[in-house]
Amino acid sequence: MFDVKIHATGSDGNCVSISNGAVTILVDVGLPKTKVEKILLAAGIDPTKIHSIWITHEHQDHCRGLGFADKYKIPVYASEGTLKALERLDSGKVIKAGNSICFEAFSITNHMFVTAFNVSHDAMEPLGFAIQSGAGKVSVMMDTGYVTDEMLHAMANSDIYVFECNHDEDMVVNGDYPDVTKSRVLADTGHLSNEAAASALAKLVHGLGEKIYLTHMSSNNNMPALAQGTVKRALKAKGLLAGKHYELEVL
Ligand SMILES: Nc1ccn([C@@H]2O[C@H](COP(=O)(O)O)[C@@H](O)[C@H]2O)c(=O)n1
Repeated sequence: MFDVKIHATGSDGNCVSISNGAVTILVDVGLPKTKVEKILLAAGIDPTKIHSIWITHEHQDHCRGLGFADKYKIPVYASEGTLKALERLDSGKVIKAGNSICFEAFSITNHMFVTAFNVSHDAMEPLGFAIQSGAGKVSVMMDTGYVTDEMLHAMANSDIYVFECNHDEDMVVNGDYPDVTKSRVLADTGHLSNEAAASALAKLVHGLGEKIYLTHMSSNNNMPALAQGTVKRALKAKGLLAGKHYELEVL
């Protein structure tokens, strides 16, 4: 089984580690580099052992700590658009949506495949990632305005979902954000609502003990109980109960 740790999530910074026991990767380093270092060490992760860092897109809350990659000479993978926006096309490694990169393939237990898929966010070329190995499958989808069939296909049959569940639409509409920010959050290239996350998860989760992490939650336009209730209701409509058919954690 994969070991997934959500070290930080939300618009202040995102960082997820994924390990199959032999290989550890990070998805996003959206905290200052010293903080990335500190939280990883506190979690028992040796920075010198990190195989690679996968960046979903160029917004600061996802890549602020890229100096951490430079310090430890860790390869950085992202889309061409993201690497261009980060001015790292020369040093980064390009992954295209639909493509898989396989590494440590010398033994069946150590291999890991990372497959990228397009998401819909107001960045140059944002990606989500599906990570597979003998340890199972983990999907990471953050910062997307909606979920397409292609995204569902890429994430299908995961054991672990790291899923954006950003806001309650009514809270955004009736909240304090300036109109331009409200429109941005609610746009197709914005962030995922509780309802949209719940509806996508209802299509993905089969009740086989999947683990769901609800992430990138707004502290202004959401409440953990609201997000959790929305997802639980959608899955209950399929006959699936938290704690029995799947595990749910709100971060
Ligand atoms: N005053 C603000 C607050 C937030 N944003 C952006 O909106 C998105 C959602 O943020 P949450 O903290 O509510 O999850 C995110 O992209 C923020 O950067 C903003 O532009 N201005």
